[in-house]
Amino acid sequence: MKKIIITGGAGFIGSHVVRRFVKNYPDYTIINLDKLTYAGNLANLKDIEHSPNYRFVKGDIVDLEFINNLFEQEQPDAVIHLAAESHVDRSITNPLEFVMTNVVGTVNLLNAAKNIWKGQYDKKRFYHVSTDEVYGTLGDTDMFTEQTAYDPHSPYSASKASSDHFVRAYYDTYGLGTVISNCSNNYGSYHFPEKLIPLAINNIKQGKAVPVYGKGENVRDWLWVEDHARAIDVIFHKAAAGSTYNIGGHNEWKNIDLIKLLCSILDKKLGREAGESAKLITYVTDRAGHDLRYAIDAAKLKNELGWEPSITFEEGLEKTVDWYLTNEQWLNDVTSGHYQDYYNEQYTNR
Ligand SMILES: Cc1cn([C@H]2C[C@H](O)[C@@H](COP(=O)(O)OP(=O)(O)O[C@H]3O[C@H](CO)[C@@H](O)[C@H](O)[C@H]3O)O2)c(=O)[nH]c1=O
Repeated sequence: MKKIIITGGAGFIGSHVVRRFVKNYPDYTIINLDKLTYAGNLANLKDIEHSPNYRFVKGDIVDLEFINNLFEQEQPDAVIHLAAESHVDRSITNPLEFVMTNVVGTVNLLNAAKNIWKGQYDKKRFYHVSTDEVYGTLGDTDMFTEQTAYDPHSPYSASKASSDHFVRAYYDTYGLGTVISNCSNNYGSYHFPEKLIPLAINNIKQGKAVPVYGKGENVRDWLWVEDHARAIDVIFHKAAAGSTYNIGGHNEWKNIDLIKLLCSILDKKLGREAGESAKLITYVTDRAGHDLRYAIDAAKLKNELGWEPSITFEEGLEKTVDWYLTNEQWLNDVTSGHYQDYYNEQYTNR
């Protein structure tokens, strides 16, 4: 019997992790702790919201007193920490918000866990979900391994790198049972349409310009979000304390090629003439400090814990496009802010 606090469970990746744990582990109690920012919304979890092993708590990980009280009261056995500000472009305009949530919020959680788990750190688990962006950028052929030195470039990746360092410091200094995973770009259902894939699908569908930063030559390694959730499940249950795993799709795409592929898929699905959607591609000013290429070597995860991606990119992208086309109301509600207002009225901070 385990009680797990999952932070950021109303977000994109978080909601997939919450769903997986609620469904696969009926003996666990899953507490979803989320602030419900613009990117987190409980409609992502409608299908499991009445499950007997699931509870939602609205709250901000930056609020020290609230977090300490919550941990004292709930006495969780484990934390899976996904709450984060995650959009690189927003971090460029508002770095401090990223420092607060991603760094201060993480340290608050580590401290709260350290306080209630005294004397039993080896039996408890603090799982920190992080990003491959901490490693910086790659040339044409190399890949990120768990040994790659940290070299973050954006305020977002700098804040995630900092939080990773704090998590390791709590293992090295106090022996807290920490684990970290660094994952590549995710795609799939419930992805807020500020990120490349859902934004492109939404804009193509609506006949709006699809912005391509710079020349579109930047490369990202895409992973289906449900495969990421499965990797988190495996690592949570099997990894040794103090360990780190990289997670990736072995699936590199230049942004421009990916956008062209989405245009052609949507041409077919929307009954448009071949090439019509591609006319929406619009080159815009590049992102400042834009990392050229990310690619993950996930051999350690495969060899030690037996995880591999379960579906091809073609299958995953097809499923994803279909999901956005059939969940138009969700798209409208997240982009208009309707869900944010609705759910924030239902819940108040405890
Ligand atoms: C939103 C947008 C993005 N881009 C480019 C920038 C990037 O090279 C690529 C993907 O952009 P984004 O979807 O913002 O994702 P990226 O910056 O790679 O970061 C994502 O992937 C990271 C993992 O690598 C996560 O840690 C981040 O939280 C997540 O946001 O597409 C465009 O060309 N046009 C766009 O409109």
